[in-house]
Amino acid sequence: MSLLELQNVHAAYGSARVLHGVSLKVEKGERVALIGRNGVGKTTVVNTCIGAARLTSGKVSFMTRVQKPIRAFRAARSGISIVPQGRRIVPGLTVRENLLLGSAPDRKGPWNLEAVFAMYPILRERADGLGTAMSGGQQQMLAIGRALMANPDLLILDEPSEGLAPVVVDELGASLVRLAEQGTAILLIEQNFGLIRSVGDRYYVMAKGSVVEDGRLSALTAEELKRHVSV
Ligand SMILES: Nc1ncnc2c1ncn2[C@@H]1O[C@H](COP(=O)(O)OP(=O)(O)OP(=O)(O)O)[C@@H](O)[C@H]1O
Repeated sequence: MSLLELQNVHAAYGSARVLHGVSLKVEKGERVALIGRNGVGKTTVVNTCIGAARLTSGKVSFMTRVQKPIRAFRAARSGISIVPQGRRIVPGLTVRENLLLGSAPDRKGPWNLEAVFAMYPILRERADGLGTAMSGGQQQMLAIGRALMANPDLLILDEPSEGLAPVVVDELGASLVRLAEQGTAILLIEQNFGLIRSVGDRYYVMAKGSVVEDGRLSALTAEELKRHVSV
């Protein structure tokens, strides 16, 4: 069953048309990378799903149900959690409070505060401190933990490696693979080819608002992958 499917999606911000016919899907338990150079429309794919960009034609379906784009909190209730670009840790709230913001009480599953603390022990240590006082890598763990609190079937991450040291990116990759092994599907928007390779299984390449290529990452050489993601 497809968790998320876009069929010939066209989308715009105001009168600026950005997506020109995007089709892609993520099935249960899959690890899919959405790649492409800066400004090709990767974030707009996510924004269209949650109504932050305007769907002008085509279809977006969650769990095979055709949807009007739904707001982020409704997406979480439907089983799709988003880790946004730039992490968006809420200022003035503690680590624990940021995590609790992500919970979706109607959704059952393994994730709760204790489970997130077990996966990322630093969040337990810093639970009563401000989320924004932590390092970039720790804030990324917080953003992922917050998304997991809704027990998603699909986790969408938008450039999670941005601003992180290479060793932290490696740890991030390992934690995403563990999540996928536990059954959470992943849609990873990324430019860091090491992270794409370690996490992704299938890929879609975007250029100028369209999907121009897709396949299995194992079939791409490192050179081909680099060409798709170079800025
Ligand atoms: N809120 C907005 N209003 C108008 N145009 C926008 C808006 N957000 C993005 N755009 C434009 O839409 C196009 C696609 O942007 P988008 O952020 O989806 O690309 P991206 O592939 O995610 O790139 P990046 O890796 O730089 O985030 C760009 O030309 C961008 O300038």
